[in-house]
Amino acid sequence: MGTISSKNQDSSSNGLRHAAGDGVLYVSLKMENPKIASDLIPHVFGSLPIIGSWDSSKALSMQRESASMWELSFIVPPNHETLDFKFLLKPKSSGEPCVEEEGPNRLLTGGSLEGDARNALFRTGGADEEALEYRVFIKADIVSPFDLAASWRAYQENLKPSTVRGIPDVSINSTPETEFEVGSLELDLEHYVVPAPASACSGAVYAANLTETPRYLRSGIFSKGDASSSSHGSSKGNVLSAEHVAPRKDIEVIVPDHSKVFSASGMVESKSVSTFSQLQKQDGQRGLFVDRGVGSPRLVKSASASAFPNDLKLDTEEKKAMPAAAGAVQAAAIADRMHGPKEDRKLAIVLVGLPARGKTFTAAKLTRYLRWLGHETKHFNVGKYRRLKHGTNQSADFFRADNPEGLEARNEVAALAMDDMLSWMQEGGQVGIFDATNSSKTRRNMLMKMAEGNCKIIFLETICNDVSIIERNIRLKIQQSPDYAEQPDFEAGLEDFKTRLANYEKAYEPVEEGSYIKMIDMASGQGGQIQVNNISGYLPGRIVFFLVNTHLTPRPILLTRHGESRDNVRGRIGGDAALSEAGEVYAKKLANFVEKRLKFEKTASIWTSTLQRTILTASPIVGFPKIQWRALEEINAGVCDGMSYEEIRKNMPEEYESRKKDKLRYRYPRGESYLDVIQRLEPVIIELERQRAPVVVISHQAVLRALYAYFADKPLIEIPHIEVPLHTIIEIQMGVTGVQEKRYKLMD
Ligand SMILES: O=P(O)(O)OC[C@H]1O[C@@](CO)(OP(=O)(O)O)[C@@H](O)[C@@H]1O
Repeated sequence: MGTISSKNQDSSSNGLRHAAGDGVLYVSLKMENPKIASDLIPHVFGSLPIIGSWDSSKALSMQRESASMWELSFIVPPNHETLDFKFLLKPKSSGEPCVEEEGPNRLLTGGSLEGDARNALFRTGGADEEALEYRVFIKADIVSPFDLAASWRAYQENLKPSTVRGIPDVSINSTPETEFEVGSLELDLEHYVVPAPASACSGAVYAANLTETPRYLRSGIFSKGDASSSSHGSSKGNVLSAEHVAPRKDIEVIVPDHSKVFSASGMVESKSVSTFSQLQKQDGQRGLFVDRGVGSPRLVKSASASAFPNDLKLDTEEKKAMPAAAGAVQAAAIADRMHGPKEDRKLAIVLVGLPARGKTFTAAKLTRYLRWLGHETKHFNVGKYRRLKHGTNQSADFFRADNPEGLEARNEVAALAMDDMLSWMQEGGQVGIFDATNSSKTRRNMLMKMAEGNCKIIFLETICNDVSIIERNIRLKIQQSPDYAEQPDFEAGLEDFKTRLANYEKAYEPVEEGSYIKMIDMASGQGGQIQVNNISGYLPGRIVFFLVNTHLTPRPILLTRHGESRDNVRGRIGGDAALSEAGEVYAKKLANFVEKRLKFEKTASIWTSTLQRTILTASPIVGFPKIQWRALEEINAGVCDGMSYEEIRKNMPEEYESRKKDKLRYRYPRGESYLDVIQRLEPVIIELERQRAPVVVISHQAVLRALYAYFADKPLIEIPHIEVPLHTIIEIQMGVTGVQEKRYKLMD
């Protein structure tokens, strides 16, 4: 806080009489406006030389005490002469424009304001423009000179560097000594935007499009390298969409005879559909589709392949790519494996809910979280299967419960997706997120029968009673869903979707069976409730904990490394170095950036590690609470701490080579691996998901790679190689449409 103390001036000269022996007055002036965020900073000017002797260019700046409160405190003797002053608004780093408050001077006598503490009104535009209004508070306490001296000493001691790191443990709103001229930024932050990498967060893409592609559509499905759904779950590389797949010459097409297949393979006919799906493997053969539906997918058996796709062994590269989770997650998985029934090791989270209840966004978030923890997880969206099989022009009638063709076609693609998921589980997949309305008991029974002996099912029902949220989701659906991509008339699309929704509502049967989690009005993150039934085990418990803490309310998360450190300059890793000169300039620019970027935010918080390079980087930021996380500490290099990579290569070649070969799993002797860092960051991720206000995370290279990978849904194997340059802010926009990113490079 800014403090003025009346210097030992001759009282006759400045009108302040020193009351011999009396206490002194600790006066605090405050101005507040929770809404206004302008570049104009509140100042005080008035009769005393220390507040400019009515020269506005020498006015004293108030300090931001919080996002909406400005404060100036000073000490005067209780019987001081009346202090004439007024409030003033002017920019931090220039004299113009300078706006004086309306009304007469304010008079402060003996620590109290004469008359009422009227609000401060400023007319920054024309006479007809609405005035800016700040509430004014005045507080004056008599403190004895001894108390004051003692409190001043205590204040100084409190902020003396902590014995461990030489940095204040608590640094809330500490005012930086130096001016910001080196940190001044362009007014328009867009000036600093740099292109995000091609593989950046893809929030702008319709979430369902990023889910699994039906197996029958993958070209070259039997070719050796075909484990094309790369281990982190999204199918990449040689997967083609339906219209591109040319029938392969060397592939024999089998559409088995219904009667024979039924009796031979012990298949179960689901009541309401004519499609059969895979069950136990019979002598090396997998259960096949018998399909009398519309345009059934042709299951193919390659003349050259030794086995069916579901027998494909993930090749060593793929298996290697997805490491087993580490730490607590690994321990629990091993425990479950040792004791749990076989099908419990595979988990299907089956979404249930009416359209426009956030199922797909919830499924995508959960998929990201589980993958990031090292669980082989995939998101299957039945809507995508339907579109690829039947096109995107189904009208609302297709979704009527009393439309047999539509019902059959919808159950057929649901069974197809479920079958793909179970096949994938047989190849090593662990958690399948099955995303569809699954709105009838019949449909859910079909899925449970298919899962029997293969995996455990937990239903995840999303219920929303907030009409405004539903309306928002419906509009997003019409804007983004391929179902309405060819519909030029938004209102017509809206009408059709609402009819589709009504068709589902007529036949909707809430979940009452099996293991289930109900999320009721959780989207906003405020209120709402979760109901669980028959949930047990480590992983289901983690899933419930994650769902309790997440919401879909948009807010930015700003990720940045600390300013360049002296060890960065010297090429030394780890350590606890202070900032280089360039790093100090970045710290000031960052403070300026945060002030501009978050000026319309009522609250936000600044998270750092406990290493001084992050705390010093955060130091110039004022107005937001700062929190030090040990979990945000840089990867522990153990015995290599403080060394350069060259020194490690020379003195510990075997360590250097091991790390180069497998940087994800490699653990420094008496140090950490990237998997260890991921494990200790899980509470940080949960808290970031829980936050509704913006967060600025100032941390380190390895840590930010891991955090960024979570939001960008990057495969674990890529994490140690993600570019996280210095002096760059990665803004993650978390919201209903998923995760989008924007990058600002404040300096080279
Ligand atoms: O995993 P690698 O690529 O070594 O990156 C981690 C290293 O990055 C560094 C910088 O070299 O982090 P930091 O951001 O804290 O400066 C080292 O302290 C840390 O050991």
